[in-house]
Amino acid sequence: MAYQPHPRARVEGQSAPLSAGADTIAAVATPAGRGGIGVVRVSGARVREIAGGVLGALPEPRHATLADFRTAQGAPIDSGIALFFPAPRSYTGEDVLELQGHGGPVVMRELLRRCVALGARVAEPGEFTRRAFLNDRIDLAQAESVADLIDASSTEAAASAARSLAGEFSQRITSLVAALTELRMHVEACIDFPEEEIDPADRKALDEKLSAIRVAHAVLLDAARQGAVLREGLTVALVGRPNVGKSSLLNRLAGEDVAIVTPIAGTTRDYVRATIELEGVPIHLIDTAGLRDAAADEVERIGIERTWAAAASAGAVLYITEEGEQPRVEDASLLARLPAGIPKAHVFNKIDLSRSTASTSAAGKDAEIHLSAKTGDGVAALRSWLLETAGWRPHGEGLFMARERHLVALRVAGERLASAERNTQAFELFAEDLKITQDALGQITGAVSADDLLGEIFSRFCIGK
Ligand SMILES: Nc1nc2c(c(=O)[nH]1)N(C=O)[C@@H](CNc1ccc(C(=O)N[C@@H](CCC(=O)O)C(=O)O)cc1)CN2
Ligand SMILES: Nc1nc2c(ncn2[C@@H]2O[C@H](COP(=O)(O)OP(=O)(O)OP(=O)(O)O)[C@@H](O)[C@H]2O)c(=O)[nH]1
Ligand SMILES: [K+]
Repeated sequence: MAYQPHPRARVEGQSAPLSAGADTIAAVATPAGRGGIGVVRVSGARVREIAGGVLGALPEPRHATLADFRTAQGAPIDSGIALFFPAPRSYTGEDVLELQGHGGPVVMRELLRRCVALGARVAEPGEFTRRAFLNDRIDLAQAESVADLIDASSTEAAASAARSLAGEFSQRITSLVAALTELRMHVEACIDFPEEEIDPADRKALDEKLSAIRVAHAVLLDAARQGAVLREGLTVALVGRPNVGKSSLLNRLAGEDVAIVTPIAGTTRDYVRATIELEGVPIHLIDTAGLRDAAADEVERIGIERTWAAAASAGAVLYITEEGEQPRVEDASLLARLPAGIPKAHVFNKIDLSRSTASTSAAGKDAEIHLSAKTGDGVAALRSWLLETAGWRPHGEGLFMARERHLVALRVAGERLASAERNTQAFELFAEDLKITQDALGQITGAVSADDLLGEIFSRFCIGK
């Protein structure tokens, strides 16, 4: 999928964004460690000099060129492919050089050092993409989707990030902003006239434009909300004593009998966390069974605290018992520590043992589900409950990988559009509502953006991106 660069509309009265800076930046763009190929990427004004130094000559623009990469003394570091993208036709919009070498950590380190010695500095996380944004190659929503694409944990999540990256989300925002501009002009033209002098046809046109905008906004918010579900998923606290069949159930849910439970790296007590995927929606499971015992040492205590914090902020609880079994006191005390009002499914597992039939009953957000992890009977109901609780709905194409930031902006826009509808008789207020709606939407694409927001967004990228 190709990028469609979005020229950002500059908002009047806003200071021009920071220039990308004269610094030349360099970083290893490929993951750390050994790999078939490794890439050092360089961007900025000194790229031509650096190419001359490392390669002896500037490669033909945008042409994969086999070349020796050499030290200052002329000793070979590697023999690789060099790619030169002259500004502005590059990822960052600046001169870019790629040194695609053999993917060993020493080769990469030496190449990076060589570039630094020739005048580059090591790039900060996200700095290449930040420059692509500042140089108008992509807008802010596209820049964010680059990170979301890299971090995507399912095919569906990757597809919606790719759609945002291709500019579909931004285009929809941009056309909403354009429709708002048109409506604003219309409203501003009416401001100087008393209400009774407004042509009824004009009045009707205004109302129709506003309701078309509200419909388009609602459709977009819905697609964005669904995209956010793919990104965020649902965190589920599991409550249930050992041997009730948690592992069996998780394997069933994920649709495979093999061990699909993948621990999330980086937590002290990895065994209490796992993520499965339903319809592309990540379901993060926290097994509270590990929370019962008094912690032995400091490390374990930290692990347990973290697990509690995660469990306490879970979006749902699965309380698993065996069919016919009496509720356990230990379970009740765990359940009591989870926030009240959190959607809860009581799963009665192993119905095959008592020859019961699968059944489900729901009360509001809660449900009781009788099933067998062993036979799979009734498991579909649990899967549906989890997906519904996550906010997922069956859909076709057309989701966008939206972030919480985007949803907040879209909600503000929605509130202002509702207010505009109440103010259609008061043109000044009406116009003001439309302006605030536009500004909220502009924050999504970065047409309206603050430096600290940019810092926050780009600092979360991986190095070299
Ligand atoms: N080797 C390599 N692979 C890569 C990247 C890269 O930088 N280098 N990318 C980096 O993340 C992604 C591809 N993204 C890119 C986006 C735009 C341009 C670019 O040169 N754009 C110009 C020209 C467009 C054209 O000729 O159609 C432009 O927008 O003006 C390059 C890479 C993924 N794969
Ligand atoms: N008959 C029957 N046996 C089941 C069912 N679900 C799980 N089991 C059995 O119950 C035992 C425990 O299952 P696990 O999935 O390991 O239980 P667990 O809750 O993960 O256990 P811990 O990991 O120790 O917490 C195993 O022997 C399973 O085969 C079921 O639906 N029916
Ligand atoms: K087990």
